[in-house]
Amino acid sequence: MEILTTGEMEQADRLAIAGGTSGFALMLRAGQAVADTAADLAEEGSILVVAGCGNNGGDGFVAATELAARGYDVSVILMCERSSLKGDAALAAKGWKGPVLPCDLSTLGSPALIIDALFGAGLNRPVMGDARAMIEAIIANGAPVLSIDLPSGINGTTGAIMGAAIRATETVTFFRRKPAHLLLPGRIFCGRVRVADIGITDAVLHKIRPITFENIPDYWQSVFPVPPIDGHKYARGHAVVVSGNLTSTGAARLSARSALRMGAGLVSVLSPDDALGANAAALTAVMVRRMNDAAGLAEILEDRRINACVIGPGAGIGEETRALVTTAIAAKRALVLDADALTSFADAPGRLFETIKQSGSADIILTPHEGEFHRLFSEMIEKHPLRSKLERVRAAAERSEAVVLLKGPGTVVASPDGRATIAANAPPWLATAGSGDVLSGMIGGLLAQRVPAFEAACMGVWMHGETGLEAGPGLIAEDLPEVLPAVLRRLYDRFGVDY
Ligand SMILES: NC(=O)C1=CN([C@@H]2O[C@H](COP(=O)(O)OP(=O)(O)OC[C@H]3O[C@@H](n4cnc5c(N)ncnc54)[C@H](OP(=O)(O)O)[C@@H]3O)[C@@H](O)[C@H]2O)[C@@H](O)CC1
Ligand SMILES: [K+]
Repeated sequence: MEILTTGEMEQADRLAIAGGTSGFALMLRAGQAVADTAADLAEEGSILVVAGCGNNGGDGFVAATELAARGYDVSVILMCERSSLKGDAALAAKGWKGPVLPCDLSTLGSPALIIDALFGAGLNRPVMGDARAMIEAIIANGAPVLSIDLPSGINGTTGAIMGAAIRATETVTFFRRKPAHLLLPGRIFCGRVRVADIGITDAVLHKIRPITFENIPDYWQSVFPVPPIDGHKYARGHAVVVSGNLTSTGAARLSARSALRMGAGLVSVLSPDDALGANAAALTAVMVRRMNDAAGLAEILEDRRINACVIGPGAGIGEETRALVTTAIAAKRALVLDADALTSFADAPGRLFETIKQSGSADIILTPHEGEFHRLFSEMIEKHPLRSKLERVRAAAERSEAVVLLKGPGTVVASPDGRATIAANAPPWLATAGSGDVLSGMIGGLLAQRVPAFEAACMGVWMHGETGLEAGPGLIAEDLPEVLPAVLRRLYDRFGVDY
């Protein structure tokens, strides 16, 4: 599903209006959708609508009118003079026949539900003065809150808090989600998000051409790898994972096992001499091969059947790892660079980006967490310190000419061509030691099956989140590859794959 910035949403509104649906008709539908949700949230008791001076407030007036018509005890507080309302909001206020209370914090009372219609997409600066005091009073009131479009105080495009923000129980938005419904901290402030149809047709998207998407199976279903009935293991690719030395081999094994579970036909751990025994003793279906340095890796990669490579988990930081990375890039293998492979370039990230650029490879994925991201892209961050996570990752993909996946709650994946996805399915208990190693392996397993890099990264992130849900609280990283078959089975069922 597409995600629209507030600017793109405005364009959608304009296109719908140009197509013959009036702005007021859109507002009526929006207000109705809010009223429907309000009726679900407050079966009885009074409802207080707090309206701002723009169209978000207009939606609030429509909802108030509709709820009063359904027999609810509704009151409306307006943050400005009624006479200062304009356009559709003024029309909506005309439809409201009840009293309009002035902005007085002492009149909030004890409603069963507060409808937050203060600010939506039009919020363009930090909230101060009366509006801020009202937001704070709504928070202090403690009644459940239904926010219209966005919790007031949350920037729709970045998800940032603009001074102060309402924490909604539920948010009703229109046509498509906005980035703030998925990006933190916005996502937390939205509560449950409902997307209402207000009569804008999908045809407007052909003109808007959105480049941001929810990371959900519909987005990558068309490239989801299903082994053909007449296939063999080599057709499903051969992934290799570089192991660290004797004291840090577990990360590569976790990664390798995840790649195999994801469906790569073969997976090998490439191990230095000192760790061969440890790796061989701990692995069965995953193979082990000796590999001591970049020359050794180059030799192994002469085998064209090896088509995907994971470097980073437990690899060690320094020149040796840098040499392994440049060798793998030069060999033009689909590549996941994680953890130590990224930190090894912290002093000279330009060197990594230049190597990627020269290779012309489109199948390189960088999977940093926030710390590693800062190490690689500090120059860019310092230039634009206030960018949202979405904008930062998109800029990083453009700068590095690689797919960039920034881990954390609400993982963002961006492609150098501008496309980006935001995931919202990962549970908090997924943040545990070794979890990232599993993710890199899952993606490596998808690359081995020739899934294009951007989609492989998106798919890996979503499935990683699902394995976290499947394993549940208390999980450790070892559990994740073990529950991957259950996640895959559900996807097969969802996609209608015969098996
Ligand atoms: N377009 C459509 O057809 C449809 C739109 N719909 C609805 O309209 C909503 C967008 O409406 P909107 O553009 O009127 O802005 P809204 O969020 O009500 O803000 C009002 C004004 O507040 C001001 N302001 C900003 N920041 C401020 C601050 N910190 N402190 C104080 N003031 C501040 C700023 O005006 P300014 O002061 O900059 O002149 C801004 O214009 C959208 O979220 C959806 O609910 C639906 O009905 C479907 C059809
Ligand atoms: K709102």
